[in-house]
Amino acid sequence: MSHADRQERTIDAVIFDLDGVVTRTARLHAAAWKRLFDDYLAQRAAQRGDEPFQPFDADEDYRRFVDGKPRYEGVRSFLESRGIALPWGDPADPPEAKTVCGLGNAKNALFQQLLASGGVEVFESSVAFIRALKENGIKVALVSSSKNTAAVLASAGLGNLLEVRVDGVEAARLGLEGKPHPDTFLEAARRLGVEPARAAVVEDAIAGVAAGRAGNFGLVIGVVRSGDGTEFRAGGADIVVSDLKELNDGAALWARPRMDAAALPNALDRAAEFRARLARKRPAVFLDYDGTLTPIVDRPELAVLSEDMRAVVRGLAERCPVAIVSGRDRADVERLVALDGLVYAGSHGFDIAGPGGLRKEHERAAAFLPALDRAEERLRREVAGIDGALVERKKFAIAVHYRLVADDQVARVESAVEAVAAEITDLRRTAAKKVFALRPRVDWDKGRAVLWLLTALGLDRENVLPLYLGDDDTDEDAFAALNGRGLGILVTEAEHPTAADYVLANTEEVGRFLGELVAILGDPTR
Ligand SMILES: O=P(O)(O)OC[C@H]1O[C@H](O[C@H]2O[C@H](CO)[C@@H](O)[C@H](O)[C@H]2O)[C@H](O)[C@@H](O)[C@@H]1O
Repeated sequence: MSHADRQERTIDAVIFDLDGVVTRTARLHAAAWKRLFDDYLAQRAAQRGDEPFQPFDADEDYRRFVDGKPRYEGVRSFLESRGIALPWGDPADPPEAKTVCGLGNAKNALFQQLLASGGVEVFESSVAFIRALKENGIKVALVSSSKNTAAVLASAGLGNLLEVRVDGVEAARLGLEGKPHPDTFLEAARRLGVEPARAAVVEDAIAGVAAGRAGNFGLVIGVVRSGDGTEFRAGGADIVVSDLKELNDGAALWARPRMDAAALPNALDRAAEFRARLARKRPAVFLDYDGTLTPIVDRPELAVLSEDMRAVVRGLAERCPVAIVSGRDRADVERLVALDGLVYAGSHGFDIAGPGGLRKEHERAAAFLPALDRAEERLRREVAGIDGALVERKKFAIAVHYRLVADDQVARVESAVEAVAAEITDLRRTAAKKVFALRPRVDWDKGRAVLWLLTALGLDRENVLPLYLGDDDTDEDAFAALNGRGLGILVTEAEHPTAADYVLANTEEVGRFLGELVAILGDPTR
């Protein structure tokens, strides 16, 4: 079955893995392991007197020796790394027993205490996605090998979110094989009353992706929070995302299944198609700036428009309406493009100005200025000590860039942004290329701005073909808004779920494509 066949089929249900997909439980596990091993190692050092106490490293030791392994195997593996061999013992051993099972049981008791006291962090975008699916009549279920699933969900306040569950307790009761075997997912599909071919699996582990593939599920979505996802695609994932927000809300995803960019035609190969469409209609062209008109570079101020690109955009603007729709501050993008006669929409469409006195600041935007000022001040303080982190204030948004931040420090940037977003709830957090952003919590985006512009400019007419070119997640809102009304062109060379209709590989191809449009439109004076 081809990927395209699978995309066209309706998905009736989505089955989610828990840890790493819905909850960030790994941190809690790491903390429990650290308490267990630090107590044990400190006692051992004090008793023996011949070896220094060397604590458990909650990042490195966790990742290398215990992450993803069954509990007792994790104990054995870490102790072995320190040259310590304990008797295996018995699963019924009390937590005080100095056996592998005893330490494993102590870890589980600590994990449950942490759950009860601290609670579980939740991936809010995943919860929003699940809610949107449910609102759109898509069935949902949870599959996890954890025997603590019920406690984790209760602690996260998600007890009622996923009513159909096949967890570690159920798997043991029914004698089901764990991932990479598909048994637990198949059982969840059976309980939902859905054919696996009409269900999607969402997983952050290779073994889970393999299980989805082995069970012949209709769609396998890999969640790879850092890394490029190559291994996941090779392992059978149809789509790889770094966060479920990339699929927007479920409504958009399932109402109009997104295609993988790799399956879309290149707009330059379809010049004849554009020529035919534009024989009957005039275009209105909407252009994103970074990554579309200029290549992505290390720092925002280095993204300078080339003279060639400026010339082709000028040529186009002489022939049809052209708008620049950017996440940047409007004044900044106007200065960078430096062409008269264009419409400029900045701050993701919250701030619009154009020829003939066209002006719109979203009617609610100004009310968010105090919150944005406070957030900016907090963010500057929070990331001041992180090398390479850059805070960019736009009138109605704030970007925190981490392109120049060392990989092992990016989580600090993200935590800082999350903390500020948690405190200043008038703002919502979004993410794009190596940047986190805080924007007013208002239902407004580039897509809404484009639709507003079509009306305001009198272009909402049958004989106008809106074209939108963009490279980033924020441009997906515009592609979706123009669905059935215009055409979206995604600038990418990567595999990427998208609502666009065509792709262009890079900014050089964008320049050539805009040149084609200029040629199709012909002499502006005639
Ligand atoms: O909507 P756009 O016009 O594409 O603006 C999106 C963001 O672009 C800029 O950041 C991105 O480009 C930088 C320069 O190439 C790059 O260093 C950064 O990593 C990218 O995220 C801009 O600085 C942001 O304000 C825009 O929101």
